[in-house]
Amino acid sequence: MPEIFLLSKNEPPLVPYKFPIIGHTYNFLHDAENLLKECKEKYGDPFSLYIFGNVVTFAGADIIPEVLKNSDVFDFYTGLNKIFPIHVVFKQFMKNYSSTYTARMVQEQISNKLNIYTSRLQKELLLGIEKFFGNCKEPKIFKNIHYTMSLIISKPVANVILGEEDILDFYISESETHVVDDKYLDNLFGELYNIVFASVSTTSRFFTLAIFDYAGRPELWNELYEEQLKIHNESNGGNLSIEDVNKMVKLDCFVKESLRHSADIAIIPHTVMSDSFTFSNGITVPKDRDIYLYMKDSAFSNKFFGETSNEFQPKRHMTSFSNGKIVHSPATKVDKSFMMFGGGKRACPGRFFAINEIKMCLHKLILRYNIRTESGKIVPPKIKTSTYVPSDSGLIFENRN
Ligand code: HEM
Repeated sequence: MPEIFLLSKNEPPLVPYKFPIIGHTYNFLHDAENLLKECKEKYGDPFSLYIFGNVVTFAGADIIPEVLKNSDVFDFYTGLNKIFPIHVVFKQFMKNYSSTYTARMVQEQISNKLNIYTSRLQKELLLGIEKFFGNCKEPKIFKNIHYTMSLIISKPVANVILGEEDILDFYISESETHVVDDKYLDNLFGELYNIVFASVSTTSRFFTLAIFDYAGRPELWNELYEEQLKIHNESNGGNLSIEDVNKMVKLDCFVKESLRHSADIAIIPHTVMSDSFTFSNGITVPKDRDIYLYMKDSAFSNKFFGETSNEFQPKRHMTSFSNGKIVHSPATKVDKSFMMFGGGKRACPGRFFAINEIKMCLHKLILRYNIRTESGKIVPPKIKTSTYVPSDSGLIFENRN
């Protein structure tokens, strides 16, 4: 049996450490990937580490679903605010901020209305592609792809929020006040800023990681191009409808596989709000404990993805039947094996919009350009503590014809 510290009866084992105060902080900051892997192997799921002056618990593949399912007990916002105190910014504007209201608004007014937005999104994406990549008759190397993608991705979001038939109208119509004063405008600004904040950084990061995944894997190019060409030819002069986007099954599986491979090592602490919580394996966590989700453990679990879990195989998300029918598990579907968008009642309500935007933009890029890495090899992302960010290396764009 490995040496362990037990904090109190039935608590997750606290992994031993050498230096008081520092605990596991140094190892976590410099090599979270191996630290968490070794701890999980030795101490099981969940286990606790002493980092940043606190005992924090790491939930792996078996425990994450229980955390996400019990969103009344495990609060994402309390945890998030501890590591990234964005509430300090929003508090100035929104006195009565309600996360459930924002989530409902995103679901009802954005994700459920994709058919209204598709054409506008597409127009903005095409303008962005033209502006930032343009004519690549000769191969062009683009550095700083992540920044460029943030600019391309943010314009359609701004359009949806501030354009015609928009979110701004919705807020104004829902408001109970008849007086447009500073308080009202501050609140409106806070709500809109909050959505832009939730949507742009996440979508642009995972979208850029997907472009790197595409550029480094030539074996996927033909099949993805053929699917995009077919859908383009069948569409109304290249003007995609939501039905056209839904037909992009191979692209959807590619995006899902890329998201799986981009799963952060550990992220999103959820804080225990009740007096304590006992998981189905009998392990108990106390009130105020931060539970980090060890996402990589789940995304690469052999239990869900078999022996090939480490391989990049978009087709794993498709099932072919003997009658020729193919069914795929969409990138927006959250379940035990795919929790990139969280899960349970508080699963990301913007995922339909995000996947739609990523697919449309990739569709346009694949049709127009050959995209490859400078080295011709797979370029892995960079590790930032326990998350992944796109590499700084360049990508080569060249017109297809
Ligand atoms: C690839 C892009 C995105 C990823 C990976 C992502 C991921 C997540 C995750 C992991 C959560 C926490 C879920 C939980 O605690 O169970 C979340 C929550 C949320 N996301 Fe996203 N998200 C993305 C894009 C977006 C977009 C485009 C929007 C808005 C248009 C959005 C709006 C929100 C909101 C409002 C919440 C809070 C939900 C609640 O409190 O119930 N997200 N997202």
